[in-house]
Amino acid sequence: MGKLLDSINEPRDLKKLSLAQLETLAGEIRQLLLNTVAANGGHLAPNLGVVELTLALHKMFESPKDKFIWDVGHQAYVHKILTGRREDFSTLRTAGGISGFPKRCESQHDAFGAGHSSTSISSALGIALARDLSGEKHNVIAIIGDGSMTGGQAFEALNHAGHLGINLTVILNDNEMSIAKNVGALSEYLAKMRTAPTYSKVKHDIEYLLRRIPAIGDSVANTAERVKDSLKYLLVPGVLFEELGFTYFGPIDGHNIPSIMDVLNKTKSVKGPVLIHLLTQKGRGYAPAERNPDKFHGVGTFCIETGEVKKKAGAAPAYTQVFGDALVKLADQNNNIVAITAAMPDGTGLKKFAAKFPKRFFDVGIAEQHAITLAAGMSTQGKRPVVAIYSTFMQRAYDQILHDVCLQNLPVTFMLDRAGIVGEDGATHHGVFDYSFLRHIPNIVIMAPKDEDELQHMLYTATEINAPVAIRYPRGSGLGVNLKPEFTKLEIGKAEELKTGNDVVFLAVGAMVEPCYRAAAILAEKGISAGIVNARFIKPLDGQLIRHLARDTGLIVTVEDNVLAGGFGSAVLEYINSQNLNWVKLLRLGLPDKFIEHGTRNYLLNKYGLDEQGIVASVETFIRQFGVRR
Ligand SMILES: Cc1ncc(C[n+]2csc(CCOP(=O)(O)OP(=O)(O)O)c2C)c(N)n1
Ligand SMILES: CC(=O)[C@@H](O)[C@H](O)COP(=O)(O)O
Ligand SMILES: [Mg+2]
Repeated sequence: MGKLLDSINEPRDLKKLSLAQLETLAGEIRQLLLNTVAANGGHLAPNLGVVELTLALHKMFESPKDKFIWDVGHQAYVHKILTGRREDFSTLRTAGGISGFPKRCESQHDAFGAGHSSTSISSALGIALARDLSGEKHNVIAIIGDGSMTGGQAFEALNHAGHLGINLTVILNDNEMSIAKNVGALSEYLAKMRTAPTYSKVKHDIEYLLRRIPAIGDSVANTAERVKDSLKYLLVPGVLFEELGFTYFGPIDGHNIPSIMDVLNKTKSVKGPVLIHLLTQKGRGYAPAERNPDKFHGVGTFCIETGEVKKKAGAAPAYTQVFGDALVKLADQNNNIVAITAAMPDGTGLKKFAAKFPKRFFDVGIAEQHAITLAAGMSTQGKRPVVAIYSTFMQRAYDQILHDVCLQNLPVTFMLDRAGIVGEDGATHHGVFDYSFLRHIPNIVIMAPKDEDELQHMLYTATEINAPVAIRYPRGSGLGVNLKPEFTKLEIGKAEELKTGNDVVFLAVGAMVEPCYRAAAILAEKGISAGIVNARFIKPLDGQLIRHLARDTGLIVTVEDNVLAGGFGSAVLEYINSQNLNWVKLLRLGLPDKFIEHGTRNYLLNKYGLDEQGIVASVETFIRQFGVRR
C-alpha cells in the first residue's frame, strides 16, 4: 500500500496535500480499489471514474458538515476510503463488513443512504431546505450519473429546486454510460454538449465580428445584446438546466483535479442552485475496465492481470440466461411479443432479444414506472409486452402495476429477476418484498419456478393467457436441469405434488423447493416422513390441494424467500382461515420483519434458517410442539 494513502484517516488530512500529492494519491486509491474489488467483487468501473472528483470534493469541502449525496451510491467507495474506512475497506461487501453503498449507520460522512437510483437531488434538496429552515450554514452536493439522470425523480427534484432557487450543488458525472451505454434524448443532448464550444467563447467571437463592421459595428454590437443572448438558446451548453433555474458550469474534465477544484470554488459564491457537468471515463486507469466499462460496472472476483472474471467451473446456466433464450424462441413464433428493460439489457438477459429484434426491444433508461405504463399502453393495442426488471427495482412501479396494468386487466408480463436474497449488494437490493406488494392486487397471476426449466414454461404460459402475470426468480445459476425443447402451458393456480409424506408437508415456492428436497432427505433419516409440494402459483393459490394437505397430515410448512409479512405463507394462512380448516397447524418459514444485511447468498440463507439445515431444525421443533398423526 502506498505511503501517502496510509496517512489519510479523515478528509481533513487531504487539506495539506499539494496537487502533485493528490495525483499520487489518486494512483494509490485506484490500486486499492482494484485489489479489493478483484478479491471481493463490486462496482469497479464507476469508482475508478470518480477518483479525482472525490478527492477534489473532500479537498474543497468539509464533510461531514458539508453533505455529499451519492446517487445510487455504487460509486462511493473512494469517499469511504477517504472518510475513515480505509483500513476496513478489505471487508467491502462481506458479511459484517463495509457496505457497497452509503449507509448512515456506517459513517457520519454518509449523509444519505442509497442503492436505488435517481434519489440524490430529492434528498439533497430536503437536506438543503432543512438547513435553511434551521438557519444553518453548510453546503449540500448531490453527485448523480448521466444514467441516473434518466430517472424521472431526478427531474422532479430539479424542477422543484429550480423553482425554490435554493443553494444546492448538483454534480452531473457524465461518462456516457449507464450500466450499458446510456440511452435517450437526454443522453444525446449531453453528448452534444461534450463537443459544443463554450458559450462565452461563442459570444466573444460574435461580438468581435460585429464590431468589425465599419461605422455601425460598435452600435450594432451594443444593441445586439438581446440577439446575442437569444443565441444562447442555440449555443450555450446546459441551457436545459439553465431554464430549469440552475446555473450551469461545464463541461469540465472530471479527471483534472485543479479544474474540478476551480469550478467547485467558483460555485461556492453563486446564489441559487448550480449544476456542474463533469466529463469522466468509466473504468479510468484500468485498461480492461476502460475497454469494457459495462462488464466492470458491477463485477465478481477477477484476475487483475488479465481482467478475466472468475467463474465457477461447470456452473449451470443462470435463470436470467434461460429467460432470455426462451423469450427469443417465443418471439420467433409470436410477433406481438415486445421486450422492455429499464437500463439493464444485460442484467435482465435481454441482450440477445435486442440483437435479434431491435425494433421490438425498448430500453427506457432508469425509468421503471414509465416502463410499466409504456407496456400497458402497448398491450391495449394487441402487443404482448414482457418487462424484465429486478424485483427490488420493481418496487418503484407499484402504482403503475396496480393502476395502469392490473386495474385494466392488461396482459403484461413482469419478469422479476434477482428475487429473494441477492447477496453482497445487501438491503437495498434483496428482492424479498415482491410477493407481499403484488399478492393483494386483483387480477394478477404470480408464479415462481422451482428450477430454470419451469421458468420457460411459466414465461410461455404468461404470454398465452389474458392477464397480468408476474414471474419471480433468483439471482445466479439454475439447478442444471434439462431444458425441455417444447414449452408447456401450465394450468393456472395448480400446484405440483413432488413427493408424498405421512407426517408433514412442505408447501414450498420458487427457489425454496430445492432446499426442501434436501431437508426432506435429512428428516427421512431421522424417521420423519415429509411430503413436498411445489406451489408454482402464489396467486391464485391451489385451494383444492391445500384442503387435501390439511386432511392428510394436518401439519403444513410453507417455505419462501420473501418476508413473512404478507408473503406466500400469509396467503396460505388466509386461505386456511377462510375455509375454517382450524385443526391445521401451519409453520411459515421465510424472512423476518427487518432489512436483511449484505453477505453471500448462502451465508444469509443459512443465517435466516432457509437452507436445509435451518429448515430441518424448524420442522423438528414444529413436530416436537404439535406431534404427528400416526
Ligand atoms: C431504480 C434503479 N434501477 C436500476 C438500478 C440499477 N443501476 C445501478 S447503477 C445503474 C447505472 C447508473 O448509471 P450512472 O448513474 O450513469 O452511473 P455510472 O455507473 O455510469 O457512474 C443502474 C441502471 C438502480 N440502482 N436503481
Ligand atoms: C448498483 C446496482 O444497482 C447494480 O449495479 C446492481 O448491483 C447490479 O446487480 P447484479 O450484479 O445482480 O446485476
Ligand atoms: Mg454514467
